[in-house]
Amino acid sequence: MNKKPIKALLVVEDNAGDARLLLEMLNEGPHTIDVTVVSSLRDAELHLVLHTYDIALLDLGLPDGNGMEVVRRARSAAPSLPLVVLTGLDDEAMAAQTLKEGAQDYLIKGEIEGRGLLRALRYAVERKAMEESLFTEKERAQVTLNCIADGVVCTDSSGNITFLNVVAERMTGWSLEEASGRPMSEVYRIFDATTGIATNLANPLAFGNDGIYDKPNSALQRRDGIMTPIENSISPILDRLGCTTGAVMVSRDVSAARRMAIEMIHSAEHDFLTGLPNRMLLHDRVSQAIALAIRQQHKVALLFIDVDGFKHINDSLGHPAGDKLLQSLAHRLVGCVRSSDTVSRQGGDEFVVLLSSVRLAEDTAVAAKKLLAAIADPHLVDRRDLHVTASIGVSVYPDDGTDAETLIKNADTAMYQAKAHGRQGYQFFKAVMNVKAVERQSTEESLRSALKRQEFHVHYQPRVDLRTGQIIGAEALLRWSHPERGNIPPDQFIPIAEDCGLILPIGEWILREACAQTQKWLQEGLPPITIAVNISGVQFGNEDFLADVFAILEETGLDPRHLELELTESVLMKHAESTEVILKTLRSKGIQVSVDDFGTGYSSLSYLSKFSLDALKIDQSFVRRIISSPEDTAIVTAIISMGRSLSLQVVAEGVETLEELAFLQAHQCDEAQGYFFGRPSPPKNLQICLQFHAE
Ligand SMILES: Nc1nc2c(ncn2[C@@H]2O[C@@H]3COP(=O)(O)O[C@H]4[C@@H](O)[C@H](n5cnc6c(=O)[nH]c(N)nc65)O[C@@H]4COP(=O)(O)O[C@H]3[C@H]2O)c(=O)[nH]1
Repeated sequence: MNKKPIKALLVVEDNAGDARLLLEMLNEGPHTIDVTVVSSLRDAELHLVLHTYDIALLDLGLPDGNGMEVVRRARSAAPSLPLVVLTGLDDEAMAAQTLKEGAQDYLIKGEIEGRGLLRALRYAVERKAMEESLFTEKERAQVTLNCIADGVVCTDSSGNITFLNVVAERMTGWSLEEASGRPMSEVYRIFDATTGIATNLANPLAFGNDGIYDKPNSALQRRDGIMTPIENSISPILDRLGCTTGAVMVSRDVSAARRMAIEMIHSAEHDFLTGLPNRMLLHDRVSQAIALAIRQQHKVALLFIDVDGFKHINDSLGHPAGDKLLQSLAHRLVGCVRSSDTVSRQGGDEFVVLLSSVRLAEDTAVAAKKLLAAIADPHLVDRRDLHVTASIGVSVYPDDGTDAETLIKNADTAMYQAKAHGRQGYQFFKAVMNVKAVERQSTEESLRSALKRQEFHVHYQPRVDLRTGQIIGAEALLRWSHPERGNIPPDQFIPIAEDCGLILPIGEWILREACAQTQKWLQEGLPPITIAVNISGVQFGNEDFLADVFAILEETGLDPRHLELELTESVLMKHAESTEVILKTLRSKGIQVSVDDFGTGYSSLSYLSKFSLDALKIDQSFVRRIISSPEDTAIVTAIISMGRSLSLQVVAEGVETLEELAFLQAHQCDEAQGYFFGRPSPPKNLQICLQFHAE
């Protein structure tokens, strides 16, 4: 508040007597006031423009102007100067009017006395200062409200609009002018964004005096119908006594934030590559489907899909091609199921399909076949047709589990079984599979410590030249004596060792062991033999493979010509591009290479002629039926002649009987191996056989 004393006063009075009277009264006070007296409106205007005054005392009846005109002209000459009007008793109504024109007060001549005059002048100065500061304050508030990014709406105590800032005008589509006086509910139409139900804002004050109303997930409908998601709060305006005189509503346009939140939720629940629901969302959907199935008495099926050989495509064609293949697969799978079902990506090349309402478990088989067929259709990726197959494991609620986790786990287990039964197939979960899964887990754990605990050893099975009957070689076969489970056949643990990578140290160990043993026999003067060692695909695909083989030969001192590596057809084909180079390198050092289990895989002439090989080992399943099955007889004779035409040694595996031997000899098979000549046995036994032959 302005409390500074009045120092300069302009008196505008044409009546000399009145002017003198005023001067006398003004001189009565303790302060000296510099008083200038002028007698016309014109002079007053000049003084107001040229000099600075603290206040002016204006007579309304001047020779060159009167009444309201006096106030107006004085105001325009000095807009911020406080004005006090002097008037006669009969002109009081007019004087009162001047207050509306900007005068701070009026005094009635004849009723003025010294102290009252000074007090009136001081109050007028204070009132003017207050008005100015209020005006500035209001201006500042107005500018602030128009600058903020939120919409601000004010109402009176009846809920009618009194103010909209610029943002609120834009958000509602109403101008302040149009909206003023209209009910809030007409201008500010708020809805629940989820339910679409209008929020009743007829009387925003109903939200309580102290209450701040803030309803989440609201949307504001603009005048043209467009909806804007908003965050909204309403606060009451209270007077000094705490009574509500209106309300202020502040609304923030949260379109961008809500869009981002929706995107974030989406990306947390979806796989970025395929856009399919991820593991987390699948879990939710399965739980929901189970809840519904309980009420509606139906079944739920989960199909766990693993793409066969995807890694190979990724490795050979690169990740971008692998990604496109996954996208194509995702698209196909979605196309196979109903919109109420869920196709999710678990990661890598694994997908899970949730069939949310299944009448009979068998219906799932139809879906599985459809999915397998869709996957097997060629996928056009980078102008290349890619062919893949898949294995599917199926679990059904409630038969195979009553919660999402168990159902997913059991479908996964069934998928492994499907894979084990050959590609492009599906398997329903059976409880026994869990037993197998547990067994597998325990085998893997024991395998980890088997090398260290020296639980492995090598058995040797002789290989015989069918023309001379001499032992010319032996196959080294791995044996595992498990401390609790006894001897575990290699078929049961080698696939597990391959899966968990343990085959690398184990394979290295048996190669070293077999080479060292053979070298020992050679040094002992026993007849020279070739030792055949099985090489797993994992070893063959390992970048250190060649270096490891050569290092072991170097270390054990075995001449490479006494070593033969057995590789299956599938291993040769899987690494087709690098196979040729590796085989050439091995053979250039004198190491021999044979194709194991020949006849069970591709058995194609083209790869046989392409690769650098020494021998074909006819799979024992054909040898077993040479006599009984004309088809197998034909296969074995074909293999023998194929081998001969390609100058490859042909070795028959699994020869058990004299008849089999006679047949093979009659068809000029080169070599044979099998129980008929000797079972795989500890090194000592082979040593005795070799000694016996030598003598
Ligand atoms: N019924 C019958 N069976 C005969 C006869 N002659 C030999 N066998 C068996 O046939 C399998 C031949 O080995 P494979 O085809 O390389 O098949 C091997 C090979 O694939 C794998 N394996 C064995 N040792 C190793 C190894 O050191 N490394 C790798 N990677 N795999 C190995 O395990 C498979 C099975 O090995 P084993 O159980 O030792 O079984 C051996 C052998 O004991 C016969 O006359 N009748």
